[in-house]
Amino acid sequence: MSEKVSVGVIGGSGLYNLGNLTFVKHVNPETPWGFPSSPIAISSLPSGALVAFLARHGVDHSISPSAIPSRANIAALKSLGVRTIIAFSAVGSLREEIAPGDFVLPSQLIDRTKGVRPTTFFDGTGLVAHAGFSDPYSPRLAAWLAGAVEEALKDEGRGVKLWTGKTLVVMEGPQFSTRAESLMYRQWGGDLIGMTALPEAKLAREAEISFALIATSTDYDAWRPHEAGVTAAEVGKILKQNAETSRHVAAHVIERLLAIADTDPALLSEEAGCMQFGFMAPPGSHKNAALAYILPEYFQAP
Ligand SMILES: CSC[C@H]1O[C@H](OP(=O)(O)O)[C@H](O)[C@@H]1O
Ligand SMILES: Nc1ncnc2[nH]cnc12
Repeated sequence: MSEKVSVGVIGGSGLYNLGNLTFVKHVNPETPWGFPSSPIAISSLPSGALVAFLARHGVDHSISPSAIPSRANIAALKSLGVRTIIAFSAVGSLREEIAPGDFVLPSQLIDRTKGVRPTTFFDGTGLVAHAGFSDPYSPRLAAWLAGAVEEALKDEGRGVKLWTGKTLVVMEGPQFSTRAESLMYRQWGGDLIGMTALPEAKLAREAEISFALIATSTDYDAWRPHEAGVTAAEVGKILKQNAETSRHVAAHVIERLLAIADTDPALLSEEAGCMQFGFMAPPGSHKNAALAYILPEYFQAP
């Protein structure tokens, strides 16, 4: 592809395409961590700018949360030139006020995955790196998105509500939580629960890609007394409506983001340089093909 694509979208359950944009082509880069979950669809916005879309579970939803090739997904997007990713995820609500159908920009994560997902690009490279992750979502991008998503939801006119600054618990799955676990997550301060937000956000940070998550609520999980627990059937009912709103939000927000980036390019590359002091040995002396693929800013192939 001649023109670089600077913004990527990752779609979750229910969101398998950005069919509201003009499809240009598919690309399927093989990365040092294998192929991404699905070929990446490049589409153009009304302004002509290009966007890369990747379906996290595959376009036929064949990949379970524990088996998502997140390293390949992030690396493939970076190889296209992507500097900012806006990801979507279907989540359960742990709070009465966050109703199914609401949209949420989480600001914090609690990791309840079980260690079966590779969480770093540095494993097996002989180099140790520690990325800062106290704010898992790029703060400047997230603050800007709050206004932009609110505006997109108003423009859509369905009355979808937006929440910000919430805490998302990431569990292993694929089974949903027990009632006791759901109640415990509330006590921990969790507001939402999902299965895919990690390690995706950690890997984006290691790759110096700005990253924000738009969570779309589908159910109340299992904490409400006297209510039936969550089932896939219940979640499925609301996925289609959430996906339609997500497509509208993605198009609206990315068009605005790219327009602003013309005069304020830093908004797109907020994480550029964030790994600079994260390496426990000087990166310049370390030659590694995989690291040269994901972080050509610091590494060369042997
Ligand atoms: C179908 S409900 C459970 C499933 O949906 C969410 O996926 P994603 O985050 O990719 O939208 C959740 O994390 C589970 O993978
Ligand atoms: N209740 C729930 N628990 C975990 N992941 C989810 N994704 C959507 N609803 C969920």
